Amino acid sequence: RVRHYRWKVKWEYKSPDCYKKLIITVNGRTPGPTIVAEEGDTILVELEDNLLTENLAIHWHGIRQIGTPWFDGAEGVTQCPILPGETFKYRFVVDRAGTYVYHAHYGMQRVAGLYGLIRVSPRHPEPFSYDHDRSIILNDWYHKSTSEQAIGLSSIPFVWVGEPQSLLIQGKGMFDCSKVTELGVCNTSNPECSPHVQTVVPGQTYRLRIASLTSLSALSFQIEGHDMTVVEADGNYVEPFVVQNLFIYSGETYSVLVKADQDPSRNYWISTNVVTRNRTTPTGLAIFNYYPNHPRRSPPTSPPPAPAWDDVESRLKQSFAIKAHQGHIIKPPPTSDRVIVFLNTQNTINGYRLWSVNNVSFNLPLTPYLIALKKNITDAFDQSPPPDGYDFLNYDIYSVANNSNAKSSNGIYSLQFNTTVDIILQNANTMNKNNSETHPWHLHGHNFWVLGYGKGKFDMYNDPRKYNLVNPIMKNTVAMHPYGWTALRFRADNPGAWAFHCHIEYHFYMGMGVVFEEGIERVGNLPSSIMGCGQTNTFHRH
Ligand SMILES: O=C1O[C@H]([C@@H](O)CO)C(O)=C1O
Repeated sequence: RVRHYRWKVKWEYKSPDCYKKLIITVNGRTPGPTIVAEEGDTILVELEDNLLTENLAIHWHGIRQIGTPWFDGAEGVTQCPILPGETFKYRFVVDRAGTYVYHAHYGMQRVAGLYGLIRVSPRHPEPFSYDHDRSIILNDWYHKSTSEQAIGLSSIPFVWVGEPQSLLIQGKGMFDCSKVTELGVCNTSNPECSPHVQTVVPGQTYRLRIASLTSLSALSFQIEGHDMTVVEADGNYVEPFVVQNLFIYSGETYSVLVKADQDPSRNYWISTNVVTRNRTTPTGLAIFNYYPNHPRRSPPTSPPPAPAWDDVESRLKQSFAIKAHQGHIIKPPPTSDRVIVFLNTQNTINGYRLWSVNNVSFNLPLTPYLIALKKNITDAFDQSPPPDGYDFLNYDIYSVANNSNAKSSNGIYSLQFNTTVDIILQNANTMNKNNSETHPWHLHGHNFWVLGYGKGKFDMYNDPRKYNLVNPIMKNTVAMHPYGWTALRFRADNPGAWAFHCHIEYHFYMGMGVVFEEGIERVGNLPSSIMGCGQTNTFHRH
């Protein structure tokens, strides 16, 4: 069955947290429309770029694009950008049930509000039951314009974006307008920023799909007084476990089961807070409304306290708790053909503040990789691949390194088709003393097994012996914790060119990513609609 959507993307003045600014909407909304489909359906999105002066591309995050690598939506990797005024048709199959998202993948446009949910229902029974299916997207929100942020990040001296002004739950937040002096810009009684309400019927069980598309922040998520049973992560069934507080990183999705089993005479807070960074952003709030209480009635209590921002242990504990559901284990191959270690560092290169992987800061070429590879345009990008590791004997991950040999490059990793690849994400100190950040890494075109997490420097000899090869969860986005490592395994079995990057929008923009290519000779004929930029213009619309 084909699900056909027609979307108009444009800039509009909106006040998601009561503060009026220009944001990007899909058919007038942010979050955009939810794509609702069944496993095996074809999604057709006719996307009109109405941004007037800006290019566009949309990534279907978590959808593997098997057989359609050109519709992954990663501008510069799999397609040329869509030009203002143009209509582009994305057409792909949603082959697996689960909770996914979509968002802009051109420049830093995601920050401006272009994102939404994809809900794919299964053809087979699921390993849990519930009465209602609901979803919530979490986001952090800035008042500065996206272009001002982008220009600041790529300026000398570097201008950091700072912490977000508010947190949005399903596109709604509440900024304290007394901090704004300009008239008519901030208005707390604007219905556009009335808090999100999740109405529940006492006694019923809700499947709540929670997605985070934050630009920067890692979040905690709570429903006051209610336990949440985690049952799905990034479209994969989880061996159920209970949390009061769910940690969620940008690019991740979870389903939790919540039973409306508390005192039904009142409402409760839904709350979200920044973790992993010393927060200045106020708690994001929504209302968990027990029918028939008035949906706008404030809960009689204060929102539950937030976890300490620097409590790494609790977050690690959740990471370790996520295992594949016992009835749905896909066993990883017991060994791998190649191990690539990615040392993540912040660097200064030619005066610019950037992020690097193995001392290489990534930048996008003018000619998208997929087209360059398929058409054999060999001067489209740096043909020397970045390194498979770093100097792990001598590198001190706990100190500020000068990384004087860091460089910028658009070289990529070639993976042999149908091989098994291990990726070790190795964290380190940033350019600030005693500081290591949390980075959620997202892989396009694949799910990977999460084999393990550890503290300190990854030990090539001993740590692999501790890998979970029995019931590792498969995901498409995973956190690398401060001063720690995360080990992943995946099969390079999806012909195409695929981005793998930090899902913090600012960090990818600052070079924190890589690209893998595999099985290019198996990629079918590229549609001419993805061409037109760089050296591809000769192939456009032939
Ligand atoms: O990329 C980043 O830059 C800032 C800071 O390191 C600048 O000094 C920060 O917190 C980031 O995550």
